[in-house]
Amino acid sequence: MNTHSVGTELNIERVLTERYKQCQADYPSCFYQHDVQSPVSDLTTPLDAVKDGWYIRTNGGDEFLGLGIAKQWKLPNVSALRSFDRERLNLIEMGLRPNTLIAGGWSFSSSPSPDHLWDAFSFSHWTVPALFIRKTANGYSAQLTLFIDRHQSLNEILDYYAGIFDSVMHPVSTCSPKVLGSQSYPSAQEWTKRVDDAISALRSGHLSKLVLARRVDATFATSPNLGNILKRLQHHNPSTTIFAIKSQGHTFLGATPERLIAVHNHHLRTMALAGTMPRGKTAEDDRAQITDLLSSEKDQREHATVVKRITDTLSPYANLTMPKRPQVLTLSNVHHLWTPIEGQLRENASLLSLATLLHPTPAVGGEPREAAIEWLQKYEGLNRGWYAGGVGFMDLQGNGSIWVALRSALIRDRTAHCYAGCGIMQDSIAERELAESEWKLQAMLNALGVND
Ligand SMILES: C=C(O[C@H]1C=CC=C(C(=O)O)[C@@H]1O)C(=O)O
Repeated sequence: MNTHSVGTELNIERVLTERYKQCQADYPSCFYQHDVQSPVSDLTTPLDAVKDGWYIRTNGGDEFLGLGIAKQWKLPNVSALRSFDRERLNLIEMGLRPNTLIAGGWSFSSSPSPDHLWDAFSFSHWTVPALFIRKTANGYSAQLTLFIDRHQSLNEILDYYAGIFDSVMHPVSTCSPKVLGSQSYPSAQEWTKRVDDAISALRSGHLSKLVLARRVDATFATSPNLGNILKRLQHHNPSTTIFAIKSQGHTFLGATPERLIAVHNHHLRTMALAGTMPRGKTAEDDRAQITDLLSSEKDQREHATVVKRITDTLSPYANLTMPKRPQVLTLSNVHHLWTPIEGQLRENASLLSLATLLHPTPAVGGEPREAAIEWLQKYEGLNRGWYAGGVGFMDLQGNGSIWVALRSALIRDRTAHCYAGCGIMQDSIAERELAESEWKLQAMLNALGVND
């Protein structure tokens, strides 16, 4: 052991040591879980102090924090993701409690253009954290998870857990660094040209919808503080789900309004979200924007494409119910057309299997799906990484929630790479789509303090 010891007052070092010896003797590899008291009350602050971890605050207000890695699965493609899902139940036999949450996500595309930005993120990864903390209306609960195999020495394990406790107890500075500048990739002019190319492709071919994305990079004097950003995201976007996935010191985070799918006790919930107007400056103006959105033929078509694909995909598995007409979801910067969809699963389909069937919906890809993805790969000129992919968590019985990773940014060192995309239809107007991408980017840029 080095200078610090693992949660001394909680007797964790003794418990880990005993369990390590027992596991080493009995099994080639196994998990051990131990309930502890939460060492923190503010779950947004500890991520800054660790290299790997995750934080999710659902739009219902529950918060989940995972620090460090007990075990991580790095998956290179969709078929590996599906096999991982099938192996889930074996983890219970290896000692994990059935309600253990595994958090992770996956990239928008399985064959992205090469680009160093997303090096720390595999196509997909899923993590059981070393220390897990849950905060709900009922209070806090926390749990240590240890994965023991014959390759790791007890000292290595104890040092790792000591480091996690140490970093949680000593949060880093919460100052917001100065913004040095921001830059659009591609330039705004080049992006509108690409939107025009997409419009031409939609008018001349068999594609009916394409979602085109862009990136804006904001650079700071020092690394931005994750705790601050998460708090600001929550404050300005209370009805969204806030997420952060930190991998090897790089963090992908955002405030997404879009649920890809949730499954609880065979009941599924999903939504179509597509079609956008800006928030009005006055209450009257805001109502006018909602009226315009509901009566916009282009937005209704853009939205209907998403509803159709989701219902076509899920109908074989569930009896679906939804409102007859889209409703409006109002966020801090935009209004969206929104159709909540739910149903009872007929088949015993898991969260992840359904999520991989749905992804990418035409809210982030296009229609028809394969042709749209092919077009984007050729002409979008952007490695989206995990932007517009899936992020979320599941338990070992296949319950959980996955969100579409929108209104998001990748933070690497002193730069935040922020992403936004827009559904393009035959009758889209490029300048109007550029403005829409700006409204969507505001969720992240405001939280980063770029507009202060
Ligand atoms: C692709 C994004 O938004 C999707 C979700 C809601 C509305 C959308 C739209 O109106 O274009 C997009 O389909 C994004 O925020 O980057």
